[in-house]
Amino acid sequence: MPDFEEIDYSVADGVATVVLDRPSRMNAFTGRMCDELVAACDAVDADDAVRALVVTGRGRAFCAGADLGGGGGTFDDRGREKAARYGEVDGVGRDRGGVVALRFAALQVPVIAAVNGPAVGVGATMTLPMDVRVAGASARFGFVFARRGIVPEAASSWFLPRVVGISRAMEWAMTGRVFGAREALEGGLVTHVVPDEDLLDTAYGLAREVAENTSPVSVAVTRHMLWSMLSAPSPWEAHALDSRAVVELGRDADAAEGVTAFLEKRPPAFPLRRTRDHTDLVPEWPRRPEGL
Ligand SMILES: CCCCCCCCCCCCC[C@H](O)CC(=O)SCCNC(=O)CCNC(=O)[C@H](O)C(C)(C)COP(=O)(O)OP(=O)(O)OC[C@H]1O[C@@H](n2cnc3c(N)ncnc32)[C@H](O)[C@@H]1OP(=O)(O)O
Repeated sequence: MPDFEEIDYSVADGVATVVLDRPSRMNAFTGRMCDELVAACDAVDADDAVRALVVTGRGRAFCAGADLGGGGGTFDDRGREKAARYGEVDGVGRDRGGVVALRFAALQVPVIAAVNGPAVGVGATMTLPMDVRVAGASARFGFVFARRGIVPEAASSWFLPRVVGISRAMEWAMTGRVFGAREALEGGLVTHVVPDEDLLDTAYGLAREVAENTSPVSVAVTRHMLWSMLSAPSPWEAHALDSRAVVELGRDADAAEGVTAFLEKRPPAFPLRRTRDHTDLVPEWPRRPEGL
């Protein structure tokens, strides 16, 4: 396991945990944090025993977004450009927030965000590709980009309208205001708001519910199908697309185990990880570009 400095990574009972770990800076996002989050996702995908991932923040914040102070100073343009830029992929200079967000989108296991305080800027956008977002009562969110003279990053202009709808997305992005957990729940950004002290138990409860009861193949393909079907032009087209996965997985070993376990009134014993690469089942969900 790499030596992480700005995050903490652990695994217990089949659930991995990433803690954003710069509490003195409200876990503000840096180039190093970007690289460490990508490495942690690589570790999750390489570990057959991991069936779900929980992401949370240390201290009173989830993540205050890009570290604007650079250790208390101010950014000059060169510093800002250099720190925000990941490098070129497919001939396009990429922002570091998007590299992290898309790495979460490509993860082979479900990801649950346990938002324990302010999640602002990339702190908010990195949660959008995650599969479930749970908020503590003190959670706050802010797509503050317009207030910093920039625009939504981390592919959030694709994710946010798909998560909450164009109206709410437009209001939150255009005002750039920081809003509370209740508004996030009303807008569909989070599915649960719980007392702060119950946040991690709720997140781990969801993680274990998936990890202990579902087929890893089914869960991974489900994510790709749900995202891909948002752009299907009609239910008839969607049916043509999803039938491929339904038929293919219906004759897979996991389906046999899932049905047999039910009939035998016992928990299913799915293999620890996918028995084969499933990405061909949903070609509408393209493979992750090399380098991202
Ligand atoms: C604009 C591009 C910059 C690129 C920098 C490169 C960094 C690495 C690569 C990043 C690549 C991706 C770029 C990213 O996608 C872009 C963004 O995320 S832009 C958004 C940046 N974040 C913000 O604008 C949030 C600013 N903070 C707030 O809105 C509030 O602080 C809060 C988070 C809602 C919390 O509010 P409060 O609880 O009231 O706390 P305070 O406001 O009093 O703050 C306490 C203390 O912390 C300092 N602080 C807060 N946020 C940051 C931050 N993001 N960076 C640095 N320091 C921060 C704040 O100044 C206070 O310090 P003190 O005055 O006590 O010394």
